[in-house]
Amino acid sequence: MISRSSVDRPENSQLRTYVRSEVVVVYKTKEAFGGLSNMAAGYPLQINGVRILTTEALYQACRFPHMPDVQREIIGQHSPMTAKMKSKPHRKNSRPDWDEVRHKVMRWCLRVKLAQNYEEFGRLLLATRSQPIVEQSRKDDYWGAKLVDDAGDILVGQNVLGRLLMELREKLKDDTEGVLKTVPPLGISDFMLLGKPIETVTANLSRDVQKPQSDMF
Ligand SMILES: Nc1c(N[C@@H]2O[C@H](COP(=O)(O)O)[C@@H](O)[C@H]2O)[nH]c(=O)[nH]c1=O
Repeated sequence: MISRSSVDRPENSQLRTYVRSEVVVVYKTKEAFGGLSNMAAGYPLQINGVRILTTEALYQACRFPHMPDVQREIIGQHSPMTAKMKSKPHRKNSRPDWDEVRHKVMRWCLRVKLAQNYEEFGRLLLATRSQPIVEQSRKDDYWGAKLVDDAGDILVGQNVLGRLLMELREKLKDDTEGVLKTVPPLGISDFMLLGKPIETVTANLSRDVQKPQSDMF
């Protein structure tokens, strides 16, 4: 039987409660563990030779494998927030299975972030030791957890992003051979970027990078 990770099991979709002072909180990108956020700058990626500035832009682009122009616009943004905003008007046209695959896509995006920023992102992940990691969010208790009390002590949410980060951290602790420096494409249909199937991602960022279109003019 194939064993499923805790994030994949449907019974694990319930809300979780965390005491803020007892966990690693990911909230603002400038804070100590802000680099764990998908919005953090300084962790560049490269897929099929295309440069992508943040994990957020990559994740949002993965909604639209059938709309390369929308993907180009998303990954051409300098700000991760703007990349997310550019995806918003098209959300209803996300790939039809998006809700079923989005956590797998996010797991793959985090793997890519680690493979291509192995030292820096790896160091930050390991610095969380064995503590729970929780993305604090004002609105989103699926990827993160929301403050529920006036004192700001209690966070409640599914915290799927935090749980994927913890899952990756545990894999990294065992990665003595650097296996995590290579990331195979996700086994889902139409896993495409700019009209081409996404290839295996490796740690070595080539110098000969194809820039997003908006940088060319
Ligand atoms: N951190 C953070 C957000 N959360 C991020 O948004 C992404 C999911 O987007 P979606 O599923 O399309 O709504 C995911 O990377 C999650 O971590 N959203 C924000 O508007 N501001 C923020 O500072």
